[in-house]
Amino acid sequence: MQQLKCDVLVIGAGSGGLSVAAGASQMGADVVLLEGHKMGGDCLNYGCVPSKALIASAKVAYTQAQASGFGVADQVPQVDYAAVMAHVAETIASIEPMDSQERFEGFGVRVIREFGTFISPKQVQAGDTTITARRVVIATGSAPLVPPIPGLASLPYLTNETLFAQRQKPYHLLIIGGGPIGMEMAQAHVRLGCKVTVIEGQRALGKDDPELAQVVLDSLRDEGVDIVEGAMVSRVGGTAGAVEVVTKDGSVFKGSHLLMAVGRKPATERLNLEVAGVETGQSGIVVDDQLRSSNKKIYAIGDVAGGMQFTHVAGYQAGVIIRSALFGLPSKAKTRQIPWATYTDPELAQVGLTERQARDVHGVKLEVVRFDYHHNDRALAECKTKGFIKVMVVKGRPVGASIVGHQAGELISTWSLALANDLKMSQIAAMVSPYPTIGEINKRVAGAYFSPRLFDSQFVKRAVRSVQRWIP
Ligand SMILES: Cc1cc2nc3c(=O)[nH]c(=O)nc-3n(C[C@H](O)[C@H](O)[C@H](O)COP(=O)(O)OP(=O)(O)OC[C@H]3O[C@@H](n4cnc5c(N)ncnc54)[C@H](O)[C@@H]3O)c2cc1C
Ligand SMILES: NC(=O)c1ccc[n+]([C@@H]2O[C@H](COP(=O)([O-])OP(=O)(O)OC[C@H]3O[C@@H](n4cnc5c(N)ncnc54)[C@H](O)[C@@H]3O)[C@@H](O)[C@H]2O)c1
Repeated sequence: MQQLKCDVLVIGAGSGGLSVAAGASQMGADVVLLEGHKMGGDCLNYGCVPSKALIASAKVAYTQAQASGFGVADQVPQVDYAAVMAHVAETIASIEPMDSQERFEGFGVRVIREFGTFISPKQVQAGDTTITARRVVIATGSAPLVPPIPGLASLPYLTNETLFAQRQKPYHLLIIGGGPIGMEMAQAHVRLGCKVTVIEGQRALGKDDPELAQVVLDSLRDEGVDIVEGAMVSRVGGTAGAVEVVTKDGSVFKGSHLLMAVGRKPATERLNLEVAGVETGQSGIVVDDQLRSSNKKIYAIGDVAGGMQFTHVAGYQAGVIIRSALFGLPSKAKTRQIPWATYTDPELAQVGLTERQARDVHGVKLEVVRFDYHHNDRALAECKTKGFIKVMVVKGRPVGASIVGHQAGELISTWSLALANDLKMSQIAAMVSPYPTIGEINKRVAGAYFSPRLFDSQFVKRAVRSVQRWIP
């Protein structure tokens, strides 16, 4: 039995844990990092990276099939699903060294490839090693939620943990859940030549502004994805290759494969949190605004802490706790500047308040300014005119931005910068974007805020006329 002592013990080597370990060790802390499964966690192995690589292949297939608008003959894409998944695996392999045990050992981190379990409020057991730490960071992520739907236990089904290991193209993929996983995978698969049906219990992309979600859903439906909303699944049946999903109203959907995409559950079961005095709630470990659990020496970040479940959130939270765990300085996590993006085509991105939330909070003080993609010259040249941006403005400052359209995920960063620094619309309008770029949309929407003030103002017109009378 080995005994170790350290300043910071990090449990979980995914997006959050790796960021803490890299930052803390390079700033001089003695760090031990535990990982029971794959270095890189969900994002690298079963989440962001494979899903975006799959989406990229699907985009190539779609471009071939839709080329004639550009004067190039359409082609029926010849999709080799196994080769597509090989591209997915190669993408993971090319990023893997950044998250590897060797790289982190190079930073001076002691990496132990075991699952950790608390044996006291300060001690964690990992294999035959006991670690005593000044501060512990729990970054154990989440796992696919698989609800106890009757019939599911005896039917083979896919989750994000098994989908990217598939080598045979599903003939007809049934997806339960119309959240970001469901919609991204639905569009990717329809573009790769599968039949796809999404069965959603409530509203698809229900966490997003419905006006934006509608643009995405219309696009997916146009491409052939069958999206059934308000269809809560009550039972599944059939056999491998011939699955059946039955909804509460008795409708039956038949397909060849089933993907479960109904949300996440926090990965806490191995941790023995009661021993550590760490409280949990429905969405995961309960944390305060400094990301400390009910045991103030134990932090929780990333998916396991509930809240917004994104890689960039886990990374941001790592920075917040490094400040407090290493320097003992108060450091609070904020959420108003945190964006998210769903990588369908068109993309959907949000930061800050949605229009409805902003109206609830600010009432008549709210102004909503918009700009449509079809007024953007680059979007016209690239036939990417679907979509719009709307920015929620209160007293000259943005309080939220919503974008649906080409590269929305890229464009939203400007608005995160604005919210993080409490910028004014005039500061966004002062920016100059190169022409012709999709990014001009951000400047033009800021312009749309000022145009009525400048162009419809009798005061401005009178001032210009009188100045013109006097200047030589
Ligand atoms: C299909 C899919 C697509 C996604 N796409 C995006 C995207 O495009 N953009 C985005 O921002 N987010 C995306 N996400 C979400 C993103 O993957 C997660 O928010 C992110 O991985 C969370 O990081 P984490 O550090 O909290 O957990 P993880 O990255 O899951 O890491 C947790 C690690 O802890 C380990 N672990 C668990 N228990 C223990 C234990 N007891 N001891 C030791 N180790 C343990 C696990 O093995 C795992 O490696 C996607 C998720 C999915 C499922
Ligand atoms: N682009 C991205 O950043 C990205 C992409 C994928 C996933 N993610 C992360 O992963 C998380 C999980 O994604 P998700 O799509 O699995 O979860 P989700 O919670 O966002 O969506 C799940 C959907 O399943 C539906 N549902 C639940 N039970 C059902 C049932 N019995 N029958 C029919 N529908 C049912 C829900 O109504 C919901 O709309 C996301 O919230 C996000 O944080 C991010």
